Amino acid sequence: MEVVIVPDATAGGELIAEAIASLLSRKPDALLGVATGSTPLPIYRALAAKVASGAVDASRARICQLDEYVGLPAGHPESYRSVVLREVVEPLGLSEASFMGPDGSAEDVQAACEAYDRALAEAGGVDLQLLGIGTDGHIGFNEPCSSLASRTRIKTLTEQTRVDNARFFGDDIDQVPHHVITQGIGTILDARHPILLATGEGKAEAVAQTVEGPVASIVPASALQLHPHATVVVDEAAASKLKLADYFRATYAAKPGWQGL
Ligand SMILES: N[C@@H]1[C@@H](O)[C@H](O)[C@@H](COP(=O)(O)O)O[C@@H]1O
Repeated sequence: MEVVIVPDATAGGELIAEAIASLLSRKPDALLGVATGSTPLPIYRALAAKVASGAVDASRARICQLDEYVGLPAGHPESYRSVVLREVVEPLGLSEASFMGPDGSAEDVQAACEAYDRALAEAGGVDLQLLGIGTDGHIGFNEPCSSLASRTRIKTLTEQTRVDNARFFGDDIDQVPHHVITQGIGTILDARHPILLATGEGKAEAVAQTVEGPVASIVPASALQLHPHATVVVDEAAASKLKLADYFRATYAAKPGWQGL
């Protein structure tokens, strides 16, 4: 696992947008897995700016969702489908046809989950999967004690995650669904390059456990230690509980430029 410490969220967004740009120059129709939440927004802004300036051609990029709420009415502004269309697909100038996600309003949720895992595989697999992290260490919506081998499936949110996400629902926790569909941890680990971005003091403990703690389902993000090419990008505040911070800084400073992320 590579850990890169950046000064702030903007720098993290720029660094990861640069990695996406590099991928798209090698593979114009790359499948990009995108995450929701506040953390990845600087990535999407930086990438959209590169597209607008003509520095990046994203016209053949394909976008896929990490997770989704179950039971929100179609078109609800906080469904992750709506969020990804608004924050990623439209700013990049892509159409809905280049976008796929699990169907959170399906009557048969289990079938929708299986269909999504199949669709990801049939699309050739995810090339680069962006991830945020929950304060409880979740990735996607894989809450603590999710199986490290899990595939896309329905999960129940913890109270903590519903409290954290209530800000998107007018601070009314009763509006936050209890159930979600999420790519499983095994599904996420199938991506060729998972990149997790974490910013702010509130993520410092989860980051320390993810990077320096044991691989354990109680901290779902720690499963990234099992991936041969996982990158964790953190700002100074999110890095504040890392024991090996100086080592990570020195390693990145000495990294050959040709390696990229
Ligand atoms: N399902 C999403 C995760 O993918 C995201 O990483 C997390 C953190 O969000 P934020 O970046 O806003 O802290 O929120 C939600 O639970």
